Amino acid sequence: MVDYITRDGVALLQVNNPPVNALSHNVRAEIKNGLDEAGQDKQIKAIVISGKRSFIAGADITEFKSGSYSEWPTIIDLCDLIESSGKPVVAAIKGFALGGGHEIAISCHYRIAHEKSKFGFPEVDIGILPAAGGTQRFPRLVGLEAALDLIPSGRHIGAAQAFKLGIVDKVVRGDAVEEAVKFAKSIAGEPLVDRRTSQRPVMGAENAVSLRDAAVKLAMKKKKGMIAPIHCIKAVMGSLLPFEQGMEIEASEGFMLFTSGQMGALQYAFFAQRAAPKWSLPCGASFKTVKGRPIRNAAVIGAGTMGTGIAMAMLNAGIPVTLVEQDRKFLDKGVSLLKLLYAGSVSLRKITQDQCDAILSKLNTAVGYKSLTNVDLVIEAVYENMALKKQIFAELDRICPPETFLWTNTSALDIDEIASATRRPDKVLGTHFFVPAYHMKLLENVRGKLTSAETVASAQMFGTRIGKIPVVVGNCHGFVGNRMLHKYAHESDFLIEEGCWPEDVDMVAENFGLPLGPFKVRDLS
Ligand SMILES: CC(C)(COP(=O)(O)OP(=O)(O)OC[C@H]1O[C@@H](n2cnc3c(N)ncnc32)[C@H](O)[C@@H]1OP(=O)(O)O)[C@@H](O)C(=O)NCCC(=O)NCCSC(=O)CC(=O)CCCCCCCCCCCCC(=O)O
Ligand SMILES: NC(=O)C1=CN([C@@H]2O[C@H](COP(=O)(O)OP(=O)(O)OC[C@H]3O[C@@H](n4cnc5c(N)ncnc54)[C@H](O)[C@@H]3O)[C@@H](O)[C@H]2O)C=CC1
Repeated sequence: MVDYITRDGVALLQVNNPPVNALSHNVRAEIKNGLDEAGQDKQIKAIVISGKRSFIAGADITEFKSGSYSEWPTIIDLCDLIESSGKPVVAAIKGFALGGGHEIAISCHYRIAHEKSKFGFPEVDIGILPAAGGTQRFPRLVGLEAALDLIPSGRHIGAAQAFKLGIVDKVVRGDAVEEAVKFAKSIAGEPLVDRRTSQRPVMGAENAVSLRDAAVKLAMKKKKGMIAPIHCIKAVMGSLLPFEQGMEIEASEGFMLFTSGQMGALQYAFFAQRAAPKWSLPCGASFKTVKGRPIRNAAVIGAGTMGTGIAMAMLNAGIPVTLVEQDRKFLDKGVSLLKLLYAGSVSLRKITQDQCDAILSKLNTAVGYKSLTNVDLVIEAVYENMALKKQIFAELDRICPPETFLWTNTSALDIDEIASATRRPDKVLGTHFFVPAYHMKLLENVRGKLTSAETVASAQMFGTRIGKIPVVVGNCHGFVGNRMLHKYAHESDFLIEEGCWPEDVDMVAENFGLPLGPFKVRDLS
């Protein structure tokens, strides 16, 4: 799990624990053994820690449930051992340095990073804090302001920004490991005192109160209902005390999170989100055995609320889209809405005007279906009316090439009945997006009786490509999402009947952490 390689006086400890080099117990034990061996070997003058393929994505999240995260050596022990090593330790970072991986990196005396590497403390999003000294060393490395930005937000940053903040000492284009080995040889024997992060003062301490208040305000706005950001902030503020006292604060703030229900729920969600896109069919086909067909271009029928949102989701992923309407007036309305949404993204600086122009250059429009003779995929998003949908599917079946997928965004109608209007029921499937379709992550891929495994695989691959979490569901009234939403909507309605105002119900749901309350969602739909 950790390869020990010697190179001309340098010991290279290379973590090899696929898929993401998580710091499972065995990995921690082997890193410790490697550090001991390198420390005792007189021929070794410096140590490099790296990861095969990528650096280290943090603690092994499964161990928070099993409890082995706290078995010796913990990540805290490793960080202390690395920092106190008498021989210089250099982190060679490519790919991700996240969470506990980032904590290991900032405990090293130097960091060499590939230009495409990423850094972050995503702990907050799984209900915990960087509990291996991250809340204490990081402010000492980058200052209080940057630490109060990056730890409670969990935001990832790239190598260039990491260099600007002082996280990394050198950014390289070539092989980070080779560069780090070369660098390690060049600094062997130099004093390490000022390279030990825990010994440094925290910059920005004079503005501590205003920085803390701003961080709390932002966390309450951006991470509503979550307790971890506030504990992260309290722990970071502990860095203003001597290191050992700060570590005690980190441990007590961490303890409250490690014993919270939110930690369990968020970590369940982490694994559930990754399990959801995996699928298998009763015939035995699964994501392991069937490859999907890539979508090179697509059409969307209906430029209303959902059609424009679906078109936008595809355009954002670089897929050329033809937006089709029944008449010019509705088409113009849909295209204006799309342009307005993109102009909003430009004014919010989410994209540049050039990017906006490039995206919109991939949008074509049409009235009627005659031009759809060369598309890989059509997604229908017209009114929720079975007769209309069947008529459109029959016509598309006549016009589109036989291999074109014909998918429908119906909220609740029977996929098999829609498919029966075509001669290709194997290529018909429900792609149920949620409003606003360009933003919401969930995509239900509804499998009909005759939908083929290739169609399911293609829809799942398509969902991932456009940035969704695609989930295969069965064909029944309302599928899964809407059956759940119906209960939620009923309870919200009962509250109105009992005398609440819609805005009160929305406020409670939003304070709980939902981005929009149930009545605001209905206004959007
Ligand atoms: C890394 C990623 C960005 C990669 O993304 P991508 O390529 O898209 O792959 P994914 O599909 O996301 O993942 C692939 C595969 O890997 C699995 N996986 C990913 N990350 C982890 C992980 N960290 N652990 C385990 N498994 C992981 C994922 O489930 C997939 O599996 P598959 O579905 O089976 O294929 C992306 O994966 C990502 O963002 N990962 C998460 C990164 C993260 O959150 N890192 C932080 C982890 S938490 C951490 O590091 C904690 C710490 O800093 C401190 C620990 C402190 C320990 C303290 C010692 C204890 C002392 C005692 C305290 C006493 C308290 C008490 O009383 O209890
Ligand atoms: N609005 C929502 O929140 C959600 C809606 N859906 C489903 O998505 C579908 C579309 O819903 P909305 O976008 O809300 O409807 P909408 O009323 O906003 O838009 C429908 C569009 O289809 C166009 N249209 C009608 N007949 C057409 C035809 N023959 N050819 C081309 N265009 C035609 C209309 O002119 C209109 O612009 C429905 O099946 C709905 O159930 C699914 C998820 C969420």
